Amino acid sequence: MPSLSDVHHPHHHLHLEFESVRELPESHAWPTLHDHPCVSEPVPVIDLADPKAAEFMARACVSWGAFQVTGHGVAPRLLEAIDSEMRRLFALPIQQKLKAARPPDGISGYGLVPISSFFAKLMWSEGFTIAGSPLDHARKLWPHDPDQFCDVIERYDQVMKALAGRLISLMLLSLGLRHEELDWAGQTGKPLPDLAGVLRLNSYPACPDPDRAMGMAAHADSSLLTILYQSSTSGLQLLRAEDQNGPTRWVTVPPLPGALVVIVGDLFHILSNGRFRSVVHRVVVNRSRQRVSVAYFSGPPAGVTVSPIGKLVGPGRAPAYRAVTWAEYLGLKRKLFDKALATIEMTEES
Ligand SMILES: C=C1C[C@]23C[C@@]1(O)CC[C@H]2[C@@]12CCC[C@@](C)(C(=O)O1)[C@H]2[C@@H]3C(=O)O
Ligand SMILES: O=C(O)CCC(=O)C(=O)O
Ligand SMILES: [Fe+2]
Repeated sequence: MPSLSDVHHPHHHLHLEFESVRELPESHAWPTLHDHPCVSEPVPVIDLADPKAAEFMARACVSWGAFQVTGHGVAPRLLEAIDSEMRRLFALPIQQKLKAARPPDGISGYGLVPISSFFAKLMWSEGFTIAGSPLDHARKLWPHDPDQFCDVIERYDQVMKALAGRLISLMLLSLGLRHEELDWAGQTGKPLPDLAGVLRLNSYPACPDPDRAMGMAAHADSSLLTILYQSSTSGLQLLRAEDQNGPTRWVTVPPLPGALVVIVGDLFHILSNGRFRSVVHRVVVNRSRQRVSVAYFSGPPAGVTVSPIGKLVGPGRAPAYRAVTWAEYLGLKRKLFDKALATIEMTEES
């Protein structure tokens, strides 16, 4: 009999005390894990110090929708610090973590990923989303010492915000745009506006039956781009469409010490009029090691709309997507999940 934590609180079967589960419960057994073969294939690795970085990024964003980045200047000590804060957080008793539970309609807090509601089975993971100050959460989790967690989160957030700005600029340059040509924010001639960001800490506990469990179901992110630190344990897979190299397949992104994974989100897909592809990805789990990851979702500031860049659409041609704000798009994603992008597509007539 699996030991479910709902014995102690009202959240029915949703939150497992994973470490004490010896056998995969039916609630967490997925029938669809082997829809496509899992292969290894060289995911592009780009050194930001390389003068050709922008050119390589464009190629990777068109063909993969993701790449790994090195030479980014993020201190290894900061990566170690957030890794260790994540482990400290997820090691807390479930009752403690639930004190900082994400409210049903909220963004921030502890719990399942929002897309869980679209699936009949539960995922083998837990997570913590932070939008804005981490202090209220940290006070609930560590009433006597909230500062250590907050300091690391705030430093990480700042560093990621700066890196996201650099990457987005380079990616726009790689599309042949100068900063002055940016009309996506409706502010032609102005520099990149202050970007918004959301952090999500993920934990995938060691799993007694990894072949039947799903760490995180296949999805695309709604951000402009996501910067992911996956530490040292593999599990992240990118969906690669059928091409001359093989059929539709899952490609594992191998952890590379010190590297960060950059994932193209739906808003960059929209911005680039589909040239850069938002990539579907998922996470598989393993039998022996807990895996932690931290995703930084970077998007336009509140209230700013994103729409296809005029220069990329070309004169006399219609843009493929209508303008949306991040908040509006997140709402669509929450309601429609993988159908969200299609609903803002523009047909020739419209
Ligand atoms: C800003 C956000 C993006 C996200 C929803 C969220 O509020 C925080 C979690 C993010 C995440 C991570 C896993 C997949 C995803 C689709 C989900 O359900 O939660 C993404 C959301 C997104 O990119 O739309
Ligand atoms: O844990 C990972 O490697 C990926 C997590 C992810 O896709 C997400 O948080 O959106
Ligand atoms: Fe993701």
